[in-house]
Amino acid sequence: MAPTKLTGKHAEISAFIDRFDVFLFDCDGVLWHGNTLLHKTVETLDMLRSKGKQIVFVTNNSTKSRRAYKKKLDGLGIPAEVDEIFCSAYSSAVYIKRVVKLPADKKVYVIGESGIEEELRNEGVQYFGGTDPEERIQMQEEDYTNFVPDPEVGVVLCGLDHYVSYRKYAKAFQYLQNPETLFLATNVDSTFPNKGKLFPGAGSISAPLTYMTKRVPLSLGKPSQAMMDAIEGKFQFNRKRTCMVGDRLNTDIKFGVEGGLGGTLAVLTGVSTEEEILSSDAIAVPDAYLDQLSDLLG
Ligand SMILES: O=C(O)[C@H](O)[C@H](O)COP(=O)(O)O
Ligand SMILES: [Mg+2]
Repeated sequence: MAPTKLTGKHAEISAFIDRFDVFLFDCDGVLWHGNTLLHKTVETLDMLRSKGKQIVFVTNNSTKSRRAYKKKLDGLGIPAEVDEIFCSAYSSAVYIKRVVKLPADKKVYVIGESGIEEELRNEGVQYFGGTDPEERIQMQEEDYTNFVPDPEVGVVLCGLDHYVSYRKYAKAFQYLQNPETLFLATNVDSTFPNKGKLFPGAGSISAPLTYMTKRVPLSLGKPSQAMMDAIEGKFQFNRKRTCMVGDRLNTDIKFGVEGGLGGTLAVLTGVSTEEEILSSDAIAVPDAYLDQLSDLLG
């Protein structure tokens, strides 16, 4: 069924809102671009909270931990508890600890930023790489000798990394020669929306490793239903009374549709365009869409 464009008429908007008790909110491209809040984001979330709606933040952006996202949300005037935040760094750390059950003598090689490191520490999982200054140097001659597969490396975990380098790829490539070493990604979004433009996403950071190793990472972010099950486990919500709000069809909307949620709502302030949403081969079709989140204020 073609998605409905909600045009801001009050009756239509409140009828849509009244269908749900819980709203799962994507962040990049919906609430903000980088550190810039989008139009009337705070007022819109306040309105939903004033109607007694539960709000959960569900982001694929692995550069921050849940604690760091709470700090960002607080700083932007959006009240939130750490428990109301699910980020791909957290779902990855939980997967490695509680599903993979990585032995204590094994470690994770991280291509990514502090969000991943903090959530791995919270789960008591050993890691290296990541933001270590040692990682932010050019390839050295001796590296060609020293970089070898390492049986202690149980996982190569890749997320959005603004400091990715040939040297990091060279190291990860050696580790992934060992078929016992798992190849995981926090998320595989090809692009990242910021300042009204698109930039390379986490998926574009892990893609070169797939090209060189022919191995495809298991992604722990949206649309992975492992994340949905974790959120449902926490909030015991009724999926039929829950709506996923996002800017990207192949992560956010697919996440909600495959999760059997009562509704999905797309906004046009991020990655997916109206044309993509309306196209007959859209990878996932939202129930409704808006030009921007604040149109929910009607
Ligand atoms: O490249 C990325 O990691 C994504 O573009 C970014 O993280 C998306 O975050 P979200 O829209 O899920 O908040
Ligand atoms: Mg987004």
